[in-house]
Amino acid sequence: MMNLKRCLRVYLIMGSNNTVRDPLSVLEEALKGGITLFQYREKGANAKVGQEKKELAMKMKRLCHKYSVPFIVNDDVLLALEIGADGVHVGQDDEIVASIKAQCPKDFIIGVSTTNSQEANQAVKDGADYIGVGPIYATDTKEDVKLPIGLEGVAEIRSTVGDLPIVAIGGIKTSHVAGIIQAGADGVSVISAISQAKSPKIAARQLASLINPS
Ligand SMILES: Cc1ncsc1CCOP(=O)(O)O
Ligand SMILES: C=C1C=NC(C(F)(F)F)=NC1=N
Ligand SMILES: [Mg+2]
Repeated sequence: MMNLKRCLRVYLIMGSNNTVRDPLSVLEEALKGGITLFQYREKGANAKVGQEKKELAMKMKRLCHKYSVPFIVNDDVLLALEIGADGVHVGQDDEIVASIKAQCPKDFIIGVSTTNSQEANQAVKDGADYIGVGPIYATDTKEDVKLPIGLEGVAEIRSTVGDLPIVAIGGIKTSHVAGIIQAGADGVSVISAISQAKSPKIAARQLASLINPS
């Protein structure tokens, strides 16, 4: 089993509607820049569905594996299983961890979105491999986003979940990284900071340079 805390350092999340460019070229640039984990999150306006979504997912997975980066699918457990993804990320109102575990290989990575200590505690009990914590700052990338929890929210959840791998998410830019790691996260997850950067490669490299491989 790879070291999940190291993988969570620079975690890009992207779907086809998070960039006006070809998502595969953005992803390849980000991989060259040093992202350590990738999540395919096809959601919101103009999101792909069915065969088109599956084909893009397979191409993204192949690209991630070319750079030895694990490939995670958001929400869609069936798609993740179908294409042999390395894991899945689910929210509070998606499929529960127990039922995912029953369907997936034993080293399958299962991530859960959390916003507070109660949800984080439940994720630990359910056997999540990591939790996303946020939104840390305001963001307009996700429609139904909750109120920002700030660095205090990260610190509080870290004190609740002990050693569980934690990645912070929500409105994160390069200048935020040091404070977020200091507050107790193992890494940062971003959508727009990389997918909408002039150079996704440079954006990824900058984020990676700020988080030392523990
Ligand atoms: C998926 C998600 N979950 C909480 S905030 C968010 C969006 C993060 O996007 P960005 O990094 O552009 O703020
Ligand atoms: C809503 C989300 C919250 N957190 C994460 C991650 F960063 F992967 F933990 N991914 C999501 N899709
Ligand atoms: Mg979800």
